Parts: sequence; C-alpha cells; structure tokens
Amino acid sequence: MKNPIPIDRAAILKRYKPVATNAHKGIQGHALLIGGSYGKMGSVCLSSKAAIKTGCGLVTAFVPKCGYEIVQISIPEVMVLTDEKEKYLSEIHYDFIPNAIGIGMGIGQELPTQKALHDFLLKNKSPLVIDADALNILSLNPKWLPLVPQNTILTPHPKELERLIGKWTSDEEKMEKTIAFSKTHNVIVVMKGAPTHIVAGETVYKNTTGNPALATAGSGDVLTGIITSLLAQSYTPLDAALLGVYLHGLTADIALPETGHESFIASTIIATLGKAFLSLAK
Ligand SMILES: NC(=O)C1=CN([C@@H]2O[C@H](COP(=O)(O)OP(=O)(O)OC[C@H]3O[C@@H](n4cnc5c(N)ncnc54)[C@H](OP(=O)(O)O)[C@@H]3O)[C@@H](O)[C@H]2O)[C@@H](O)CC1
Ligand SMILES: Nc1ncnc2c1ncn2[C@@H]1O[C@H](COP(=O)(O)OP(=O)(O)O)[C@@H](O)[C@H]1O
Ligand SMILES: [Mg+2]
Repeated sequence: MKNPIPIDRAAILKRYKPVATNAHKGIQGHALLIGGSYGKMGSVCLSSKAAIKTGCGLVTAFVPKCGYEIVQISIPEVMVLTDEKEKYLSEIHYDFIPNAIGIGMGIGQELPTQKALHDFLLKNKSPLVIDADALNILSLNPKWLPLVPQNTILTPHPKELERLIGKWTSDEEKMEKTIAFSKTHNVIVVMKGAPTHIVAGETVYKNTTGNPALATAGSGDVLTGIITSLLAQSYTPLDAALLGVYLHGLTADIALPETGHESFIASTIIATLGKAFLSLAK
C-alpha cells in the first residue's frame, strides 16, 4: 500500500464550498436520519442536531414511536416521522426523496429491525451513510451487502469493522482487508480511530485533526450526522467523508483548551461546529 494522503487544511480548502448568498432551505438539501430505540434515542438526536448544524436546509428523523416527543422537544428544528413499533424500528417509510440518508445509530438488532433494514436497502435510492447497528446487522447478514449502493459511506469503529471484515493480526493486515472490502463492495470506509483513515478502494486518506477528547459516547453518532448533512448538500461521497471527518476532529482541537479532555462531550462537538466552519474561512 502507498502512503496515505494526509487530509489537512490545504486539502480541505480545495473541497469546502461556502454557502451561496442566494441559498434557501429548499436547495440546501434534506437529510433523513434513521435511528434510535428505547433507551438509545440520544444517538439519533445527536446525529440529527449535528446534521442541521452542518448546514443542510431540512432534517427529518425517522424513529420508533417512543422517540417522537424526545426528538421534537430536544431539537425543534428537526421534523419527525415514526415507526409503528413503540421501542424499535420495524418498517421504514417516508413520503419525500431525501438528498441523503444516515442510518443505524442506536437501532439495536431486533429481528424486525433487521428486516426493516433489508427492505429499506431494497427500495432506497438516496446517497447513504451506514453506521453502528446497521453495520452490525450487515455483519450478521453478509448476503445483504450487494444491496448496499455503490459509493455508500460506512463508518465503523474498530469493533464494528472487525465484525464486517474479520479479525486482523497487524495494522497492515487490517488496512489490506479494509481495502479489499472497499473494492469488493464499492464503498467508502471511514475507519474510525486515532487517527481516522478513509478508504476509497486503493486510495487511502489519513485525517490530521482530532484528539482523545473525542473518545466519548455519541461522538460517532455526531460524525454520521455531519457526513450525512454534507452528502445532502451535494458534496460527493468522498468529499463528504473527508470534510466531515476533518471538521469533527477540528471541533475537538478548537474546544480542548476550554473544556479539557474530561468535560468534552458529544454535544460539545455540535456546539463547536460553528467555530470549525469559521476557521476554514480565515
Ligand atoms: N446516547 C446514545 O443513545 C448512544 C447510543 N449509542 C449506540 O449504542 C449502540 C452500541 O454501540 P457501541 O459502539 O457502544 O457498542 P459496540 O458496537 O458493541 O462497540 C463497543 C466495543 O467496541 C470496541 N471499540 C469501540 N471503539 C473502539 C476504539 N476506538 N478502539 C478499539 N475498540 C473500540 C470496544 O471493544 P473492547 O475493546 O471492549 O473489546 C467496545 O467495548 C450503537 O447503536 C450506538 O449507535 C452509542 O453511540 C453511545 C451513545
Ligand atoms: N483517542 C482518540 N483520538 C481521536 N479520535 C478518537 C479517539 N477515540 C475516539 N475517537 C473518535 O470518536 C469517534 C467515536 O465513534 P464511535 O465509537 O462510533 O462512538 P459512538 O458510537 O459512541 O457515537 C470516532 O470518530 C473516532 O475516530
Ligand atoms: Mg458508533
């Protein structure tokens, strides 16, 4: 494998598109975040709030029924659709065409949820980000991987990656197996870690922002919301993945002097997104 391409400020400035002066919410993209289950509704709240704070015009969350008031009250800017089931997802339906979809945060692995993911993959035509339990469900049902559209972004942490590609005995083997997986299934793999690598077939990128403050619950859920929002705003899947990972890490670099590692939480990432965007404009 060649050396990974560093994703630094110069690389990002070539890809970042500032918002046009004549923008309106109808052309800034509509993102759909599908996630949550009883006790894990915070995950999809974090993703949805991160999506709206990353600049897309509209965000809808699709959640189990018990999430309706939770999402509406937590994030009034976000619209909510609900499943028939109270505590977990069983049938995913919506009556608009999302510009991008992020799926999997906090959904669990109930059998009806597995079926819901399968049926969703059969009918979905929107650009897609797959995270968390949606990745775990694909690992349980590898025959469904061909249903994943080309250029979908997968965002596994190391354990989710291991479930997808099997164990490795060295970093080299981990990278080789991830490249092979990316090529076989035509997907972009965001290998979350310290640092995060983005694998697009044989081409591998290495992020340069971030620090251990990001090792906190919900940090990945926020990343999925950021990347889905960028995808909804017409960034290519590769640019959405690279810019999303860079901005996510940048929030931690900006906030750390004020929060310290300990008090930095996933909501701090969302709260610092504005400063991260502004620092790109300097
Ligand atoms: N507020 C909410 O609603 C929240 C809801 N959430 C939702 O919960 C669901 C379960 O997600 P999850 O990731 O906690 O469980 P799971 O896939 O078993 O992985 C855990 C194991 O993976 C490993 N591991 C992880 N990172 C690693 C690393 N960097 N480096 C190395 N290893 C690493 C580590 O394994 P170990 O090292 O212990 O063997 C760890 O024990 C999911 O749907 C998610 O969206 C969460 O987002 C939290 C906030
Ligand atoms: N030590 C670290 N340094 C930099 N980034 C980290 C570190 N630990 C975790 N992260 C980042 O935090 C995020 C964690 O994602 P994930 O494990 O999916 O969290 P969750 O499921 O709780 O939302 C990833 O983007 C990962 O790269
Ligand atoms: Mg996660």
